[in-house]
Amino acid sequence: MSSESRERFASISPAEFFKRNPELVGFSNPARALYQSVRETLENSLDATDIHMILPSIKISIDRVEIEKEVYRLTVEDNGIGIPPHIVPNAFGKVLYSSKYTIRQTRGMYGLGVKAVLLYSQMYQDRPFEVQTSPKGSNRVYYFRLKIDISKNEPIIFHRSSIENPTGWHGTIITVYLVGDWLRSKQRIYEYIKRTYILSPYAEFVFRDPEGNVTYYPRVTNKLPKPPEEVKPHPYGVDIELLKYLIATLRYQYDVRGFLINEFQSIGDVTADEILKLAGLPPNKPASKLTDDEIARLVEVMKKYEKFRPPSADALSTLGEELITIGLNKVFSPELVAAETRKPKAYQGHPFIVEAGIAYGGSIQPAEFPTVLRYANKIPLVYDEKSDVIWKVVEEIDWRRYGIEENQFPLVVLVHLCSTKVPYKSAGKESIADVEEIEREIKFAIMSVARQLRLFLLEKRKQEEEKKRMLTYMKYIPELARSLAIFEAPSEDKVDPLAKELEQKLIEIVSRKIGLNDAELYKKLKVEIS
Ligand SMILES: Nc1ncnc2c1ncn2[C@@H]1O[C@H](COP(=O)(O)OP(=O)(O)OP(=O)(O)O)[C@@H](O)[C@H]1O
Repeated sequence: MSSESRERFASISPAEFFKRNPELVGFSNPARALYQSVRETLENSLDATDIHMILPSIKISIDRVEIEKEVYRLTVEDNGIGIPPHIVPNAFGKVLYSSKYTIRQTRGMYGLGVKAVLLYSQMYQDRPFEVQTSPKGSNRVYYFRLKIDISKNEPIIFHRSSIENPTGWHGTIITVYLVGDWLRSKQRIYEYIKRTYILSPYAEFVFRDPEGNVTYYPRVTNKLPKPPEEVKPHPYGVDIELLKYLIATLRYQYDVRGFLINEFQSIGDVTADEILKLAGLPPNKPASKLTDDEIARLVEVMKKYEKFRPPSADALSTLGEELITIGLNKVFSPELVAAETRKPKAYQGHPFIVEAGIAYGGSIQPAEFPTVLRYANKIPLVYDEKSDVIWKVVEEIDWRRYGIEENQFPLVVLVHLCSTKVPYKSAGKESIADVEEIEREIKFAIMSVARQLRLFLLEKRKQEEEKKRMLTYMKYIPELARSLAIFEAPSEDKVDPLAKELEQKLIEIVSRKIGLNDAELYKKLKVEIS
């Protein structure tokens, strides 16, 4: 008997797969797990608010509940749209169950995040997960305690109840217990919240850490970004399986021509006819009757057809130059902020937009390399920096060409990629893969804001030169004032008061010219003269 025939085959559930491979979704150790849990829950809270035009108010708290095992209780509360009670068990207890498998830009996309938190939670401690939620407009608040049945990939409900909702509150509160490592994750968690705040200055956050420190991040503006719209697939993004799936789930029985026109963007009457002709398909054949071979031909033609309009950018939700500027100003109080939102582009049938921001000076610490703030679909990416395409582009920029002369300089570079499909390198969503079209746009966006930096630095240098020149003149003011006073004074005892008066006047003229206030001026003058 060969060794192959002795192999034992089995199938495992998606829950089991991710339980066995937690590192694939960012749960490789207790520190990373605590960080990842904050992240997944916070991102769900933001998705439940801003894309539904609700100004987010989010509270996060982490308490240490067991000393020996380092068990933490993480609670995240939002004022979002809430979750209908019949959805709650699957939303939290079934891996790969999501409301975000549509074509529109959301932070979540895999239907995995919060379940990965739950799987990790129940691997190392026994308390179930708690959800309290009230959907918008509901007069009840629902409460659940649950775990995941890992082998069946189903929720196990320990408790379910509801109470009246007299205040009309809506939103979700999630409480999860997990083994973590606060000291090792502290810095990243704070950094993550700060970076989230930079890109959502329309949100307010309260964060209480396990040491009892409370940080409040106030809302800076009431302006929300334009929400994403759900769109139909673009023909360049299809494959055979997707086409089969779309046909199998059709709500109307279309012929193949109607199917193309109604279920895809960028296909009108003329284009549909051309495609069908190229694929050799009769336009009135019912879509559900297409053979595998015909579907394959259709896909082939759709991929090669060159006249489609590019994918619609309606599905995207950029932040915009104004909000990026507000966020960077609030957190760094810099001397210069510049931002740019590029025009929509596409890769493999997926629309994307790159935005970039730059902040210089102020409270930014000088360093040999700029601080790079990477974002994808409004999510800050904190780990795996060096393997990200954004890092690669920033690294290739020669900052001296943009007026930076020092070895250490105070610069923050922010890049935000918005897409209906972010090419993450892993389900942990920490770094973006090198896609040529995206890389090029990132480069153009950074170059554009960097040009504004160059203009600013040029102007700044010019002004500094001017000031230096004026300060040199000031050295001579006391002497000049005295000479003029001797010349002008009616008697000798009037020389000193007149000299003082003239000195004052001359200083005023020069200070107006170089735009210094008095205190600053006298200080500089004294330094220069002595
Ligand atoms: N705070 C919340 N408010 C409203 N709905 C929520 C909240 N948290 C989770 N959900 C719902 O539960 C679903 C599953 O969430 P989960 O984190 O598992 O996946 P996801 O966000 O869809 O995708 P990803 O794995 O990429 O994060 C979401 O799609 C959403 O519909």
